[in-house]
Amino acid sequence: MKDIIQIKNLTKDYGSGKGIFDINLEVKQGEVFGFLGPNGAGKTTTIRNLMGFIRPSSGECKVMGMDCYRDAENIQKNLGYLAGEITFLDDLNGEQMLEFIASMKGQKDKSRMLELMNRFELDPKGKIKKMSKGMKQKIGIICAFMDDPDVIILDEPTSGLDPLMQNRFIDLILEEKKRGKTIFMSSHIFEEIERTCDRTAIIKNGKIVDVEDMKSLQQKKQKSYIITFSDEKKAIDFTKSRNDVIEQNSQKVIVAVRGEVNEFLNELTQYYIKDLDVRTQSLEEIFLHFYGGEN
Ligand SMILES: Nc1ncnc2c1ncn2[C@@H]1O[C@H](COP(=O)(O)OP(=O)(O)OP(=O)(O)O)[C@@H](O)[C@H]1O
Repeated sequence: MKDIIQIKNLTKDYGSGKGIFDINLEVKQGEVFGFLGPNGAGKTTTIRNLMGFIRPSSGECKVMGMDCYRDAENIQKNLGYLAGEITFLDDLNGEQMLEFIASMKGQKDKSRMLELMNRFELDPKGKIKKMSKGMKQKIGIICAFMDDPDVIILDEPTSGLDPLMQNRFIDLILEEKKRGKTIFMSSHIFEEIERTCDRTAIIKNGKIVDVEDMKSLQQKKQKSYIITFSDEKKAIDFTKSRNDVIEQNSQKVIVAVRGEVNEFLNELTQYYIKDLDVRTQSLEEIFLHFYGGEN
């Protein structure tokens, strides 16, 4: 698969250590690529470079072979884009706003716009300035997808959406992925990244600190078993016999089994077990260490 997005040694230096530094990433055709990182890490700056809104200090980025800064006009016309902080013409109502964006993009067929309005249950009649954050976000999402672009760049797409609408958004991404669209999206929501993305990069202090393939990450995820024994003594006996117990509290023991699970299950058969529960490590647990302290 060819690279649709190419970011090469991209640097935008705002001074005082702020900005993004020497970013290298490629996003393949048909890939959904997640971009995670703490506040101020450089997600929006990277995305604004990709959209050609700002000029890199050095390095370059390309989308579909077009240089994002030199071909900014074409980039902005052809890509679906949702800004992190959406600015609207406040005096228009939702419908007028969508019509305005459609006319700017030269879009005549409104069927997809209407389908998306339905999907996100948007009542577009009210004035934008009176709309809630979630309603404005829905308009932003509709604008990004309504002319059926092949490449879509989204900056925190579900911020302000309620859980039902977040799920509708995830379904939309999965459908678009099936249709072969290439999607790059920043997020703070691990669940939406986990459910939609093929690969994910973590940015911290302006630098990429990790890129993970989500399928192989899934296989690497640690499983812990929560066992409730009949009494505390049995729980202590079991804990003493092993070196992979994370926690023992009264009758409860949490074990992080590494490798073969058979030996662990065999040992369990020697005890009377009141309850056994399995917990798979979440993406949040895997990535959270990137969010605190210095890395
Ligand atoms: N125009 C600018 N001038 C100076 N500094 C800037 C400018 N834009 C962004 N920055 C700084 O660059 C850093 C990266 O900001 P950016 O908005 O890209 O982060 P982010 O990862 O999108 O954060 P958030 O998750 O909070 O949206 C921050 O320290 C920010 O203060």
